[in-house]
Amino acid sequence: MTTWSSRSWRDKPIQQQPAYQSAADLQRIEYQLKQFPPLVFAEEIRALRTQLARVSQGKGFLLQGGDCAESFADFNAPKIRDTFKVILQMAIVLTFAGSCPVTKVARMAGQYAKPRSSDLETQDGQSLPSYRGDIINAADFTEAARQPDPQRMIQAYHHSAATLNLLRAFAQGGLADLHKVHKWNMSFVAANPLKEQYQRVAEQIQSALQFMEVLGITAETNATIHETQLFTSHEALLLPYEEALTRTDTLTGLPYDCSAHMVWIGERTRQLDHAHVEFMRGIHNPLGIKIGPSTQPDDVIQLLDVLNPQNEAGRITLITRMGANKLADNLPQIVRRVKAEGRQVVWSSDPMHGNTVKAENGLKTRDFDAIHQELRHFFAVHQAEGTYPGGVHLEMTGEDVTECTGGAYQIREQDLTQRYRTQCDPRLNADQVLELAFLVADSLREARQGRG
Ligand SMILES: O=C[C@H](O)[C@H](O)COP(=O)(O)O
Ligand SMILES: C=C(OP(=O)(O)O)C(=O)O
Ligand SMILES: [Mn+2]
Repeated sequence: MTTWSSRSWRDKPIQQQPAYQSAADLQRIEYQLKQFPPLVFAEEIRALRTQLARVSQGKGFLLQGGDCAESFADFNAPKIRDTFKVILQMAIVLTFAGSCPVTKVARMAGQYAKPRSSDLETQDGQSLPSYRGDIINAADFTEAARQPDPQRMIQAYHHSAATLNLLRAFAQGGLADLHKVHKWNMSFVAANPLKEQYQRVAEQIQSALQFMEVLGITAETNATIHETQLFTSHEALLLPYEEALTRTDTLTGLPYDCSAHMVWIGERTRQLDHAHVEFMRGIHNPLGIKIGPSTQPDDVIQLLDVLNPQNEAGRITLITRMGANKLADNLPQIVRRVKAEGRQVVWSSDPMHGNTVKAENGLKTRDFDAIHQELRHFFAVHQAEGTYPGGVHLEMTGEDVTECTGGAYQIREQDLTQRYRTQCDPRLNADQVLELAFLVADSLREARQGRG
């Protein structure tokens, strides 16, 4: 294998990249980004790797979620706060159900680049380059908006920095205080048919806290009650940006992509001899790999050989996204092979990307039941194979959007236009996330029986 450097990907074929008009402008931006401070610190990245190693051994659970695509226009504190809160709410339900620590990884503070099925979008007979995420171009359907602009990388960096700053403040400043669990009930929870179930869990946590208080374990004496740790992640798609934020850690001398704690490689860009795999093999972050329905066991093993040659626990999370109707047929053979070879991975389920359908009005949507069904099959396959279902990966928001059909409120296709706000794929709204948390809680409890 050739020598790796943060730019060795440039010698390989590459998919899903914008064609910038000016190479000189691009270079100037890359140079600027290389001078900027890293967004995250290598020591935090290592902490996440350690937590994921524990998850791979069945001693924790990974919750990863957030927008399909973050947006520059829709960038404000309430939105960040509400998504943070809904991640925490789901994490509490899962912690309680699994009696295990839940590692929280947001698709936030950098989730700005999108791979697309088609290079062009056609509306009323006019074809323009597809929208590829705010770090690349703008979503408006005009020639100017769809022109890729490298300056957007600088904007993405600043938006990510501000988002991260607020997330850190929320995580450490008491918003995550378990004592305030009841205060997290935003209005939608009050109206939720599952409210009582949620409140029962909240009350049980409250009594556990009271008991601990009696023993002298309080938010003042124990930071874990008051604070939480939230890691960030995104798809490392736009490689000039990821390269520019890759830094050599002074403590270990190893390269880390300091644009996020965890980065993942998409279903469309994980060709073995292509640029994305080349870039990812050299950075020391924990990596996600999306695994679609046509993936063969050999494909997975070859990727693991390149991306985790030492078979280190915590390095790789395999994120299966096969579709509710395909997972039960396609996942077992992959799980068996990975298990037989003794490969260390976290198995996580993305029940979103294999279940996208077009509604009659043309909007992309996903049905809550299909999402739930893919998760059930995911837990069942791992139960049958004796492997550990270690995580879920969701596209979700704290906002009350109408993008996915179904759920307790039975959002119908004709309701989608009411609050359809996504920049790319349909997200679960806060109600649907919480409902799903309760629905998977039992499967998780079962999967964890007999584990430490
Ligand atoms: O988020 C994932 C992909 O970017 C998205 O599913 C692609 O959507 P498309 O099929 O509309 O291009
Ligand atoms: C692009 C995504 O997923 P996939 O690569 O699995 O299609 C995504 O997670 O937004
Ligand atoms: Mn998506």
